[in-house]
Order: sequence, then structure tokens, then C-alpha cells
Amino acid sequence: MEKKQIAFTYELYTNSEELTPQDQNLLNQARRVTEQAYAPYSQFHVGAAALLANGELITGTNQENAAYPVTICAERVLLGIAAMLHPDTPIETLAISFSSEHRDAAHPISPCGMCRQALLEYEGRMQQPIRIILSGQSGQVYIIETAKQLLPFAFTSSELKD
Ligand SMILES: O=c1ccn([C@H]2C[C@H](O)[C@@H](CO)O2)c(=O)[nH]1
Ligand SMILES: [Zn+2]
Repeated sequence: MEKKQIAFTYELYTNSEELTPQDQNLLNQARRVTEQAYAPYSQFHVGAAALLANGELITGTNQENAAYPVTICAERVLLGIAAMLHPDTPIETLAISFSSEHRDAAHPISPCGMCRQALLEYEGRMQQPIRIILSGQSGQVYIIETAKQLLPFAFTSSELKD
């Protein structure tokens, strides 16, 4: 028997002023777009903003539904928009933020399991890592090098190839 370990490194910033101007801009877009989320049931407004390899910037927000499981997270809304509007253009960096009238939003949130799986597929499809910036409306910022790190032992398309 052998014991194995999986670990990854991420960057931690005290606040967004420590980021490069380009990353600050992207995070500010994610923070701002939370206002456009459709989240009448949770009042948890999530915003995602992506910088694409062609320099375009796109955004997405969570879209809830009275039949709760029908809800789509901001991250997967954004991936659908990216795939449709800019096919074959990799996502270089994705910023994710949130806001809520009822909760403190001064800490980062991290994508749910379903979005991690979707982000991993997009990376594989575009053959380029997606850098991820996580932060609330203020406070600490995490930067993760690739979506792959968020989903160790992932099930991928390689299993389905002949
Ligand atoms: O990373 C996340 C986590 C949650 N949500 C949404 C789903 C739901 O609308 C609300 C509460 O779970 O937040 C996202 O969009 N992205
Ligand atoms: Zn999700």
C-alpha cells in the first residue's frame, strides 16, 4: 500500500488593489454584473466575467427558476455565452464574484461541483488552462492557475475515447 497526496498552490491577495490593472478590471466586471443576476429565491447574486484570448470580455450571471434544480449558475451561463459568441476562442481568465443583501460578501466564493466539471471540459476543449480569480465584493482574492486544480480525480473525455 502506498499513500498519495494531491496538493495545489494558489495565490492569496489581501485585496483587489494588489492585482494587475487587467485582473482588477475583470474582477470589477464580475462584481458589477452581480446586479444583473436573476436570483429571486436565494437572493445570492453571482457574477462571472471572462477575458478571452481574442481580447473580448464576456459576462454571465446566475439564472434561477421556481423549479429550483432548473437554476443555472453564473459560470455555466458564461460558458454557454463564450461557446456561442466566440467558438474556438479560449478563455484566459475567469473572475467570479457575488453579492447579497442578506449576507456578508467580503470573502471569495468558489464554483460548485457541477461548474467545476463544466470548466474542466471547456479547458480540455480549448486546450488552454482557465485562470480563475475568486473574490467577493471586497476583501481577499484567490487566484488559481487552472480549473483542473479544482477537480482532482475528474472524470474526463479520455474515458470515452476508443
Ligand atoms: O459558484 C456559484 C455558486 C452558486 N451559484 C448560484 C446558484 C444559485 O442561484 C445561487 C445559490 O446557490 O447561487 C452560482 O451561480 N455560482
Ligand atoms: Zn455552479
